[in-house]
Amino acid sequence: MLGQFAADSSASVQSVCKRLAHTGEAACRSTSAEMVIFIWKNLLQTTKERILQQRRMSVYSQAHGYEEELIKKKLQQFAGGSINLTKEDNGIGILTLNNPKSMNAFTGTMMLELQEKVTELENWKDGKGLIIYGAGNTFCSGSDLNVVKAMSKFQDGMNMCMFMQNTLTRLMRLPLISVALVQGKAIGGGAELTTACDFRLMTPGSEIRFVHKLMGLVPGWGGGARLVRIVGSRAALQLLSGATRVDTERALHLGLSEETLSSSDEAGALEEARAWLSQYTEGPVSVIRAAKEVVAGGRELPLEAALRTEKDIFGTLWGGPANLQALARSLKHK
Ligand SMILES: CC[C@@H](C(=O)O)C(=O)SCCNC(=O)CCNC(=O)[C@H](O)C(C)(C)COP(=O)(O)OP(=O)(O)OC[C@H]1O[C@@H](n2cnc3c(N)ncnc32)[C@H](O)[C@@H]1OP(=O)(O)O
Repeated sequence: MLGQFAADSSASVQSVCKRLAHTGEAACRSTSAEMVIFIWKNLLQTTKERILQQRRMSVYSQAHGYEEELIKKKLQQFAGGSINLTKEDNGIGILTLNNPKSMNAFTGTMMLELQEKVTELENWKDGKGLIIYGAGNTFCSGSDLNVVKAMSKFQDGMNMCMFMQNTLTRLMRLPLISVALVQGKAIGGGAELTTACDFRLMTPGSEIRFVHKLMGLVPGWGGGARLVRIVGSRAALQLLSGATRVDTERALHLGLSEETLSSSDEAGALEEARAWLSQYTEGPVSVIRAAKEVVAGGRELPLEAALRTEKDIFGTLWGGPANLQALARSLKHK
């Protein structure tokens, strides 16, 4: 996917130049310096549009037998709970999994609301960071088991799997630095959701557990593939085949968690998570978002495609407002 984007970028240069060559507009009568600026402005816009387009591309489409409208109608039948999003002036979004009576298990409508919130975050141009946490001092206990039982037909299960993989892949690719704040339990699909974030922070006594084996399953929301990339294949195989309870200490040891916070209560833990995240979101929004895009490319693409993507993202910043302001300041970083 993203590799195709990198290959296309050079095509975008030709398309920009072709467009310019044929235009009879002012650009052709202007000085060469203005012409260069006009070309680069076009190129930057084209690059940004391509990066945006690639980030939103789904893993599954009809070509894979995925029926989005069908699964959305089915999920609508299983109501309960909510997914709440607040977008703060400092560029930090707070996404709350809100179904505490069922340990924040995902009902059908919560899965639909998660997709809506990811789309809203994709369109949030001032966003720099995101914290996902669960209401009632616990993270998430995966799919609502009533939904699981009601969706036991093969095609329903596959459509739900592809729906959640599409949604969590887009979440993972957001140009925001994302943190899963794990309090209490992150179980099954809840454990998988933590792997779609760039970082995990845990509170004392909290636990991440891939229980799928105990249900005669393996992860279906993409958590298996992402876990391998986070902790490595050996540890991932142990956690899946052992349905292992991962406490804060083991999570730190595995690199699954960045830090064990000191607060156990919701407000305190959220404040600590904000403080932790703010050390990485300090600075111009364009630069923070670009840093995440470069890492996302490096994480997913073959080397040369990742290098081309990095070059394109670099090009959106070089000589831009943040770069020029920095150059106007002292560049000695003490
Ligand atoms: C691809 C993965 C995806 C899928 O296959 O679709 C899944 O995620 S499948 C679901 C995987 N999750 C689980 O199997 C977790 C099931 N729940 C538990 O193991 C425990 O509830 C807990 C999470 C370890 C917490 O235990 P405890 O602290 O003892 O609380 P309770 O068990 O009493 O739960 C309180 C309350 O919440 C309800 N609950 C909890 N989890 C779910 C759930 N996943 N779906 C629906 N309801 C859930 C539980 O039933 C209790 O409600 P009441 O019985 O009404 O009090």
